[in-house]
Amino acid sequence: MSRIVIALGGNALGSTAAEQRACIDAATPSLVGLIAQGHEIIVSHGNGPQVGAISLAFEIASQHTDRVASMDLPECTAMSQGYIGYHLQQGIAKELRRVGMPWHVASVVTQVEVAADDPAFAHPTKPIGGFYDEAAARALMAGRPGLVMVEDSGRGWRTVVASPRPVDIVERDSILNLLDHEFIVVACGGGGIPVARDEAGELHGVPAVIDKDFASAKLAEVVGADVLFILTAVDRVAIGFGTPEQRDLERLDLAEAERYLDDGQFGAGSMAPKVQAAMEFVASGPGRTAVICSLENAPLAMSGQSGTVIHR
Ligand SMILES: Nc1ncnc2c1ncn2[C@@H]1O[C@H](COP(=O)(O)OP(=O)(O)O)[C@@H](O)[C@H]1O
Ligand SMILES: NC(=O)OP(=O)(O)O
Repeated sequence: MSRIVIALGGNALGSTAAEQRACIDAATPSLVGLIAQGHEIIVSHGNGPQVGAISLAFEIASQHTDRVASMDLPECTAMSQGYIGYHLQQGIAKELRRVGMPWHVASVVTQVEVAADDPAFAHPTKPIGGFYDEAAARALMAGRPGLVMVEDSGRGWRTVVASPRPVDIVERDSILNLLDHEFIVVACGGGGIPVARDEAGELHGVPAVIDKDFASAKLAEVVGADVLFILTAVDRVAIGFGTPEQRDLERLDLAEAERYLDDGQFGAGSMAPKVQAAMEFVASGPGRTAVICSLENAPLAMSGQSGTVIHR
């Protein structure tokens, strides 16, 4: 039996509540399939599209009525953890009941500590929200000083925000306690609510969105996981991605991964952080592996028939 942290991509969860339910219903047989194979799972998830939509909704509403104020990013991530966790709890419990297994599932509203002086605060890199064409993105940037938008892996232009590295998971004891009591835990949603400590040791939300792959690597380290699964929209990590020379990789050791990263083979803000997070987890202790694969092929990847395995 392995302890597995599974990170679900925010882009793989769709844009509307109905789409999200459908995506989760499609994913739960794979997740529960891993439990049926005897593994213990902890689920984390992204929130890129969702946190962008929540933030935009408050911003637009605040421009039309003084009954609604704009909402800061940590609060938007907290809201995204709530509604994505709610759908995951329902979806996973429904599938567990269907296959006749115990169905204790709980989401933990998770704060993730970052360094207040992380240099990432000065260089926004994390894409959030919807995709725009270049002309629309440039018009939006011209109308809103401070807004930064960049092209995201050939899929369109998106807003980017600061994305500091996770340092610690504030609710680590609650998560470990629930695991000890055989709960399936959903934690570190959207990379966690980003918080930093002041001189007095008090935590405060900071304007950022933490990359959920780095947060999931930290979560995997904290819970002593054997495997970190990063589930996204593609079956395997590729080199020459999107070109006629594309080659999908079955295995990748740390040295090769480093070389390909330096070579710019992995999309910045999309595949590159996944590979880096996988490398950090693998390097954090002996016997640890990471797998990057598609949601639907997760059980196949567990038996080595799909996905890219990152190893020492
Ligand atoms: N070298 C690469 N190999 C595979 N996919 C890549 C590569 N570079 C960029 N990508 C893109 O990265 C995407 C995964 O990143 P993203 O959509 O941000 O993840 P998430 O599923 O966490 O939301 C893939 O679906 C693919 O479009
Ligand atoms: N927070 C985060 O990394 O979300 P995505 O996986 O949706 O980009």
